[in-house]
This record gives sequence, C-alpha cells and structure tokens, in this order.
Amino acid sequence: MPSPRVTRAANTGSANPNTKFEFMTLLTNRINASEPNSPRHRASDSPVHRKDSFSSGATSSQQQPLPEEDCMKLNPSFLGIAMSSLLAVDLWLTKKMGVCAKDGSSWGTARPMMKLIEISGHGIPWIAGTLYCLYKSDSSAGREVNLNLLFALLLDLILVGIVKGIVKRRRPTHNRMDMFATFSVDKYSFPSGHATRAAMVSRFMLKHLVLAVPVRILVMLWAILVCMSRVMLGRHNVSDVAFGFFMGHMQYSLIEYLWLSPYTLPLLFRM
Ligand SMILES: CC(C)=CCC/C(C)=C/CC/C(C)=C/COP(=O)(O)O
Repeated sequence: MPSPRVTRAANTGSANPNTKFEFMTLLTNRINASEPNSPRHRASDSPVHRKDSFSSGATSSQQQPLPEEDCMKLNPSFLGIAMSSLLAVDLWLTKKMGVCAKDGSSWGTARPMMKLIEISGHGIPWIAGTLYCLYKSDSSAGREVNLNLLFALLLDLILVGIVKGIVKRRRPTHNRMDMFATFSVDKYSFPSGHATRAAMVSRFMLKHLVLAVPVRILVMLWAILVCMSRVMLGRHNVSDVAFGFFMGHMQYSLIEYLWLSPYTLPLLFRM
C-alpha cells in the first residue's frame, strides 16, 4: 500500500521515479537509524528534505535508485510480519493449551498424571534403563541395538543442549520450574528435549524391536502424549515441541546413518 506521501506526490503530478524514491526513503531511514555514522546519515537525507525536493524538483542524483542489494532488504519485513504472526499464534495456543500449568488451572487436577508422563520421557530413566538392558543382553543383536539406543540418547542430550544454548528462548511465563533433574540449559525451552527424545526413541523402537501391533500403537500414543504434556504443563511453547518432534526424527535418521556395527563394539569395550 503506498504511503500518504507517495499519494501526494502522485497527485501533484511528480514523475514515476518519485514513487520508488519514497518507498526507498523508508528503507534509508531504517539504515540511517541502525548506522548513525554512515555517509547516508545527513540532514539533506532527512524526510523533510526529501519532501521539499518533491515539490521543488529533485536532482537526478537524489532520484537514483538504491543498489539492488538494499532493495532486497525490503523482503525481510514481509518475512518479519509472517514470523510475528506465527509467533503470536504460537503464544496464544501455548497459553490456551497450558491447562495443567498450575494446580488451580482448569485441568489442574490432571497435573500429577502429566508429571508422570513427563518422567516417562525424561533422560534419566531412559539412559538408566538402556544401560541395564545393555548389561543384561545375552545376544550380539541385543547388545548392538541397546548400544545404539544409548548412543542416540546421549547424542540427543548433547544436540538439544547445544540448540538450547544457542537459541536461549525462555520457558513460558506460566511455567513452574519444578522439573525433576535438569541441566542448566534446561532453563531454556527451544527445542523440547522430551519431544526430541519421544520422537527419536519411538521411531527407534518401532524400527528395531519386534512388537505386536497394539504395542506399536501404544508407543506412538506415548510419544504424542509426552509432546502434548509439555505444553499442557506449561513447560513449553507449541513451537518448541513441534520443532523438537521434527528434530527427534532427524536425530533418528542420523543414528541410522552413524549406526555402530557389532564390529565396533569389541573395540569400544576394550578402550
Ligand atoms: C547420565 C546422564 C548424563 C543423565 C542426564 C539426564 C538428564 C538430567 C536429562 C535432562 C532431561 C531434561 C529435564 C530435559 C528437559 O526437557 P524439556 O522437554 O523440558 O526441554
């Protein structure tokens, strides 16, 4: 939509380049605001002067279009609007779905059950359980699968910790930080470590364990429940969980690619 000044310029019969020039003025203002010492930051470049030049006839040097790379900077503002809208939907959904965030919340009585689901997706029971199964395995196939699951769980902790440390997104304001056994990066919420683990472990189990159909369905339901409980408990924003779920799937693919073969096992145990 043209700015009022553009319309005025058009009404006074200014030449076409003015329209483009006015559009770029907004951009130049932005550049000037971010680079106060830049050569462009001059009084003659102020909107007031620009406006004057419209009525008095701008010089050809003032009418020159900005370099293309500057014009391209307009695109991020559209991307910015899209991102802000997505973020607004994310925050709104997060707030709406945080029904077990507090004891007094609308589903507050379900909070203890949600916390049990939270523990079922926690790193400690999974790592401890896998170590126990690895110790108890009496077949090379069992040892191979358990070792790779352990590898996957440790890699997950590292990758999630790295992303949380880079993104540093705070947990939702309605979250009560009463989580069992956390690392320091767990004060951040993007991505959800429970969601990455649930997605990765469920894919791992469906691929590497021989399970009856009802159990396979239960595994999938468990992964979905763990993800939903993160938002319902108020621990995470919806986008943290959605990205975590996606990241968990990617991590599983990485584990398949890096799969430790039975031949690497004796080498590892000898170290
Ligand atoms: C053996 C070993 C190093 C275990 C550490 C397990 C541990 C403390 C994992 C942290 C799990 C956790 C609380 C993740 C946070 O999940 P979010 O879904 O809240 O991001």
